[in-house]
This record gives sequence, C-alpha cells and structure tokens, in this order.
Amino acid sequence: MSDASTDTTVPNPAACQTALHAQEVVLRADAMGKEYKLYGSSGQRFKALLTGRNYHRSHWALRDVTFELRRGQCIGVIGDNGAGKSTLLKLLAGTLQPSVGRLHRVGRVTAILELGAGFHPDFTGRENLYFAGNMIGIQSAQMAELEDEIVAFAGLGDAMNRAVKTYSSGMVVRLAFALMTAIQPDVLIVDEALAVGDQPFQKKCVERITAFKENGCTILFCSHSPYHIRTLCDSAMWLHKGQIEEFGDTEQVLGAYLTHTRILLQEQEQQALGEAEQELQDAKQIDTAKESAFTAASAAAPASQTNREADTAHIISVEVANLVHDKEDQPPLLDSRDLVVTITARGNGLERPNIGFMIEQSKGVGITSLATHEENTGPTQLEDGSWQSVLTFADFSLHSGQYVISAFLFDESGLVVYDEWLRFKHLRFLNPTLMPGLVKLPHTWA
Ligand SMILES: Nc1ncnc2c1ncn2[C@@H]1O[C@H](COP(=O)(O)OP(=O)(O)OP(=O)(O)O)[C@@H](O)[C@H]1O
Repeated sequence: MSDASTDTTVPNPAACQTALHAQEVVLRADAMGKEYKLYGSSGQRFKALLTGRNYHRSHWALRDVTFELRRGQCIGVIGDNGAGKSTLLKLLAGTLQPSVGRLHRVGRVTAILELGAGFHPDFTGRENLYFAGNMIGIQSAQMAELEDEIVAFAGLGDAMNRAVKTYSSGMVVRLAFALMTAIQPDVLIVDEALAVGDQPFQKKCVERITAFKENGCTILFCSHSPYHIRTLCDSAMWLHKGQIEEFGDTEQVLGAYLTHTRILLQEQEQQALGEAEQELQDAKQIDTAKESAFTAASAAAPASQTNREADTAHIISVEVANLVHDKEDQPPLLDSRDLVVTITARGNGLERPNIGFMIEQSKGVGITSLATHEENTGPTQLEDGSWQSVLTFADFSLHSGQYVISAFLFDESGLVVYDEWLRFKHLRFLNPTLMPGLVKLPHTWA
C-alpha cells in the first residue's frame, strides 16, 4: 500500500498543448499493481476494522504493470474477461488508486468509462453541463462558449431542458460523451464506448475519436473488437491475468492474442465435443426460424417497412446460390464448385455502406473474413435504394465439411458495425480429396 502514488498535473489544456511536444511521455506506469481485498462476509470486514488484523483474501487484479505512452500514440488494450483491462483504465483515469507502484500523468486526461456517472439526476441536461463540466475542469465561462457545440453533438433537442433522471440510458450516454469530448484532451481513455448509442451516434463518436487521433491526442482504447483495435491503434497491449503479456506493434500483439484465444477455443471445443452436434441442430432450427420469419416479413411488406425502423441501416438478406436441401437432418448441400453469396442491405441515408463476410467451420474454427472496405470494392446500389454485394469463391477450395456463414454491415469508414447476422447460413460442401486438412491453398511447387 505504502509506496503507491498518483501524480497528476491537470486541467489547463492550452498551457499543456504548448508544454507537450511529440515524443513526450504523457503517461507512465511504473511497477503498478492493484490489490482487491476479498472478505468472506461483512462480519469479517468489520472484525478486520476493529482488530486491525487481516481477515481478507488478496486478489491482485493487476501486477507489476510498467509502460509509458507518448504523445500521439494510440494504444489498444485487449485481453480475456477478468484480465484487468477495466482496472487498468480506471487507474490511468484516476478513479482508482494503485495499491503499489507509481503513475505519472501529464496534461489533461479524459476518461470515457462509466458514462453519465458524474451527472446530478435532478438537474436538467443543460444544468448538468455546468455541474459535471465543473467537475472535469471546465469552468462556467468556458462552458458558455462550448455549450452550443455540446448540445448540437448530443442531439437531444428540447430534452436538454428536462431533468437527467427522466433520460433513457442512451440519452445519458449521448450527453456524457458530448461533454467529455468537448475539449480535446492530451490523453483520451475509452472503454468500449464505441458500442454505445444508436448507429448515427456511434458513427459520430468514432469520427470524433479519429479526429482527436489525427490532432495528436494520445488514446488508450480498450475493446473486445480486434477490428477496431487494428483500424484505430498503432500499438496494442495484451493483458493476461493482470499482467502485460505483450506490448508493441498492433499486428504482432493481435496475432499472439488471437492464437491464444484460438487455443482456448479449441480446448473448450474438445470438452464440448458431445454438445456440438446438439448445438448444430439448434442453430439449424434458429436459421430456419430466422429465414422463415424474414420471408414472412418480406412477403408482408417491402424491406424498408419490416419491423426495423426504415432509417436504420441493416442487412436485408444473405443468399447462397445452388444450395440443395437433400437431407432432413443436415444443412443444405452446396451443389456447385463455386460458392456465391449475395448480401443485400439497407444503408444509412446517402452513405455507401460496406459489407463483410465470414466463413467458419460449423464447430467454430474461423477460416476467412472479408470486407468490402478492406478491398476497396463497396456494394452496388440497387434501384430500390438498397445495397448489394455478390461474393464469389470460384472453385471453392475448402475440403468436405460443414460450414457456417456470417454477414456484416459496416458504415462507410468500416469502423461502425451497423448490423451482423452471426452464424446465419449453414451449408455442407463435398470436395473429395485424399489429403487431410481443411483447405487447398493456392500454391506452386518448384
Ligand atoms: N471491486 C472489485 N473487487 C474485487 N475484485 C474485483 C473488483 N473489480 C474487479 N475485480 C477483479 O479483478 C479482476 C480484473 O477485473 P477487470 O474488471 O479489470 O477485468 P477486465 O479485463 O476489464 O474484464 P472484462 O473484459 O470482463 O470487463 C477480475 O478477476 C475481477 O473479478
């Protein structure tokens, strides 16, 4: 406990901007650790208080964490559930104190962690800008200048004049994000915030974070999405059981982490081998239900009038050509050498969306993922305004087996996932070969 310290110099952004320069260390953690004391009961906690003796079990959520962040770096933090990511972010944000080690922060650090935590429920949205703004170092005079822009970004209209306790959680999130990012900080700490709010708002959040990055803001970004980390971050940190397992180039760290998760997955699969067949059956039933529900909805109304809101971007259909339902108890057979998948989607206003595709073995081993923004080949707009991509694998090279297809709809930048149909279409493929393995990859012999 004794040697823990947090050293914080803050909120004068203008002064900080001039004081800082590229390559300057804006945040340094030195042998930092966080211990949680776990008591069997409140009685034990009480006894410990009275007697000063230890009645707790120690749980180190983080141990020996040492790293530094330089100005302009964008770091993605990944790790399994319980690896210590949130704990690290809270320590860096200053909402938790380290049990051991030191943390040195320079400049304005803004954390988007527990959105809305600083609002007073009885104050209106507008009053809360001044109230909560004050708590994060924005004085009234400065807030008066920022107010219009924050109100416009939050997009809450007249609700700004209602008490925050009457807001939905989505509205609180909008107000909180708009407020927290009204001033570009030196360090921005974001915990999965891209997953909040509705589609257009998510997009605005991503655009704002990207703009901060381009302006030299240091960003520490925790996400379960390797895609977001790959796209936004130049370095990645893999936390494992409270310690830094790897820290460095995004691709290398993501590669190591994905290998780790694949091994975990395989181990789980081995254990659940017996259950897998059952799952397959269940998944098939869900497919059939989803497909027939969709067919019914489409038959009843044009796509734009199904039970989704017309202005919400979404996938309309995923069709695989040449599937033959030849066996009752098995997924349909691909009766062709080519796999041709047609994905149709409703976009968002005038924006040209992007479309993604993934194929896995039925038991969960990923084979390949593709997306139009990765290959600069966006979908085509149809006469009714929807968007369509047709993906063809000529001479499909997978070996015989059962596979499952997922489809994704992204925004124009590829950073916001508008819709996903996970493990939606199951199929069987027969490709007799004498050789073991999963796929015949393109190759040459010499
Ligand atoms: N307040 C607390 N008291 C006791 N243990 C805690 C507390 N908060 C977190 N922990 C424990 O610390 C460890 C790290 O938790 P943390 O929330 O930082 O992990 P995480 O990587 O963010 O997980 P997830 O991805 O599931 O959000 C976990 O074992 C968790 O159970």
